[in-house]
Amino acid sequence: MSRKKATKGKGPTASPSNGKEEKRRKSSAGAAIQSNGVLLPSRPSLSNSGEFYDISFKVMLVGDSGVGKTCLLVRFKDGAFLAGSFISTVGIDFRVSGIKHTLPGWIWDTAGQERFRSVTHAYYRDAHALLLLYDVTNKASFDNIQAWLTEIHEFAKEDVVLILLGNKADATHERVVKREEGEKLAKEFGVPFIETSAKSGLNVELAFTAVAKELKHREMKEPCNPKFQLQEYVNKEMKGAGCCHS
Ligand SMILES: Nc1nc2c(ncn2[C@@H]2O[C@H](COP(=O)(O)OP(=O)(O)OP(=O)(O)O)[C@@H](O)[C@H]2O)c(=O)[nH]1
Ligand SMILES: [Mg+2]
Repeated sequence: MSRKKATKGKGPTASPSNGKEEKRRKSSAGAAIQSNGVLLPSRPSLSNSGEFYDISFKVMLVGDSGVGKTCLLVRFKDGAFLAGSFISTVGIDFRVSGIKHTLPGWIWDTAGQERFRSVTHAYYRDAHALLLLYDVTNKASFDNIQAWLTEIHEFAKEDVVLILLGNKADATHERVVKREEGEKLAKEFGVPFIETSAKSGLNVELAFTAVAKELKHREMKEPCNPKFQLQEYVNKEMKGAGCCHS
């Protein structure tokens, strides 16, 4: 599962920002579909605690194939675990999070397979936040994190909100990457870190909430407010819940 270093390609016509002239049709989710099959979400507006928001964050899940990106998103959105045989995501997929007031915007699920990489690169540019996953039962997926970070550095916005997630923390017997190793790597790269499980639901809501809080904090642009510390927030919430270090 080793990954070659990304080459900066021209990118497909998949870029969400260059498809305006494309003929579009409506999908069932209310988004536009370009003639090349790429999905473009319309900008959502939703009310939250009586207030009106028109914030449309774009959040992406990235990481090697099989680390659990799709399952994590389904767990967050539907509160369920996608059991059964593994169906690898093709290209790019999106799911609206409008029902979740936690994160007003759109969450994009990407394919981890190398052959779809040029498609996902095209989407990095507009992402406000990235959830980068590895699988604690798969050493190669952990070893590839450095290459993913290089790729993110190359293709994403400089101020993109980033969190590293060690997924499948429920799989105690198959675990090959210790939590401490994840913490060490994250510290080395200055990225917040948390272990999750799409299967048990461990820290899934917390990971998305932490990202949403950071995004909202930035959106408000209140200079007198102290900077929101994502890692501190995550640590505090985990302590409060009396969990979750495996
Ligand atoms: N034990 C355990 N298994 C998980 C967890 N999350 C996902 N899986 C399993 O891992 C496999 C891959 O999950 P997916 O969510 O499809 O992986 P993905 O990252 O979306 O893969 P691509 O779409 O190919 O990039 C599936 O068989 C899931 O059932 C988890 O938290 N714990
Ligand atoms: Mg997938």
